[in-house]
Amino acid sequence: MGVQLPTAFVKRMEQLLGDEFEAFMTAYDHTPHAGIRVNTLKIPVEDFKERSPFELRPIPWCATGFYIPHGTKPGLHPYYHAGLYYVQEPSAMSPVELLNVAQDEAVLDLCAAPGGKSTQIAAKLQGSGVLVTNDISADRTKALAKNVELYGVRNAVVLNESPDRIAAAFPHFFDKILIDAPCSGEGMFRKDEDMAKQWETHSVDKCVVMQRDILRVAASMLSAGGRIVYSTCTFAPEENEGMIAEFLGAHPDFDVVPVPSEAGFAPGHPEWMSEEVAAAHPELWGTARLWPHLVEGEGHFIAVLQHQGGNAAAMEDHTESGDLTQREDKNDRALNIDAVYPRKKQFLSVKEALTPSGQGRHATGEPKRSGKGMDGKSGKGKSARGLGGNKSRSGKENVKSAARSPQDVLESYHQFVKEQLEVCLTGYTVVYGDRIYQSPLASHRLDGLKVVRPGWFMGTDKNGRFVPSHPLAVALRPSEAVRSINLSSSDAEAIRYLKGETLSIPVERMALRNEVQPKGYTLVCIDGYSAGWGKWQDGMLKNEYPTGWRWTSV
Ligand SMILES: C[S@@+](CC[C@H](N)C(=O)[O-])C[C@H]1O[C@@H](n2cnc3c(N)ncnc32)[C@H](O)[C@@H]1O
Repeated sequence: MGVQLPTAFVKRMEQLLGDEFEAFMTAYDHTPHAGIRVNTLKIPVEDFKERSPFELRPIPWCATGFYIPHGTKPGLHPYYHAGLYYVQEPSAMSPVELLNVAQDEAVLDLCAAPGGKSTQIAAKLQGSGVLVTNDISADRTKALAKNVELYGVRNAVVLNESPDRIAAAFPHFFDKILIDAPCSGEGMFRKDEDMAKQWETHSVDKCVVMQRDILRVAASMLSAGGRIVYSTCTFAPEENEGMIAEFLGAHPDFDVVPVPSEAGFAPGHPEWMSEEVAAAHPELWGTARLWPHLVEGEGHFIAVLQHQGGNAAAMEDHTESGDLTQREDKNDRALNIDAVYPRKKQFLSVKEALTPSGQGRHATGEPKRSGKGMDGKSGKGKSARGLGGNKSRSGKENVKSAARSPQDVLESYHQFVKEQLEVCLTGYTVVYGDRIYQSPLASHRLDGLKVVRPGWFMGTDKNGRFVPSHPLAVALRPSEAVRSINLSSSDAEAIRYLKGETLSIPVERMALRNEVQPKGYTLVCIDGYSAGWGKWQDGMLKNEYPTGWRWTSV
């Protein structure tokens, strides 16, 4: 066995597993399984299968997930940089599959960094509805935001908040909530030896306190009839069946939806808590345990908690959400500007839909969900916490930009959209200092919260000129930009682009729409999938691939 397991952990597993213990221990003699999940925001699964650079074997519980051979380096392929797949541990793909996300829903991923499951939820939403993705760790939200951007997600709001503060802003708002809880990580010992070393510090008792709090708060954010999926990557019953038993005791309006066993998932073990718990909550047998000796994946626990719906307590705050429908109507008549913020932190949010070729903006651009309060009311001059204000990278005030009003900034953005894109933008345009976002939520929803990204980052106003962002490029389809150029993944050119080099590209290789001039911002694609911007002029493609994202291996 390669992994040094903590003695107390081994003892406990032996006690719990009895006859099965030996089989469980043999799993530690095997190498963990490697997996990728196809990003269907960018490519359909069937198309990816045809062009996959790796041998693929389906993961039984996730239609978009595949095992790849041991030793494969999926991070070292241009397709990784084009966001065509996410490298994910196979068992970790199961919770989102059980969340049953449907298009147009409002989904919260409460403990989301680095974002594996958020990108999976985003693929299920296919750009509709809203994904609020959060992590309490400021440092980890950087990776979360980057992954949301790399995978071309257009409808996500990234927060760095405590569950309590999100709950205050979003009472009974979400149709689906994922709690991929912080846990003692016992299920990952085989894959990540550090987890085994840190086991004492991430003690079960400490994790239970955090999990209890997160679950309690999550229930208050769920809409009537909604669903919570609670998952951990640990074996400790206190963090799994014990936590769900407590939750069900406090929330009789929730049922456990039994997890099907076909994929090799084993039932939960309420009797591991006590015979009393098992007798009080036999439904806990319907939770699932993924064992490394029974499935090709690491250890996980999943509980699917379905709200029964129509319950008066759950609906308590819904009357407030109902009011927002009326505010929406009022707001539609009031120019659709829902917040103008003080100059230092200029923040303007406009509800609109920009149609292809800039045929104007209309008041019809909100997501299809109605009466859920995604849209706006008049702002009160507050600003969202967390986003940088009108500052340059050095942190100094950007004086020239500060002199421009949000309306000016919007104008240069609209001009760019009109001239350079063929895309239908929905939701709210949010101007924050010199940065422009397209948000699925009206800004008042985010008042006072630490917002890492209020939506899809479109670009920056640089002294009256709109500079499109990298996240805008990677979320576009080639047909949505007036200029594009295709590089082949089998040619060194693609890697040279990803390394930041200037390329020589004859005009004949440019795909131009609407009789546009070849000079200007060009969407650079790899085998037809967007990877970033370049600026073409006189046969040269100036590289706009951002430094922090570049291909760094040789
Ligand atoms: C298991 S990891 C999440 C992995 C993630 N779901 C994914 O698929 O990439 C748990 C996360 O919970 C975060 N966390 C811990 N306590 C939290 C809390 N009270 N509220 C929100 N997030 C929390 C941690 O920072 C950590 O990133």
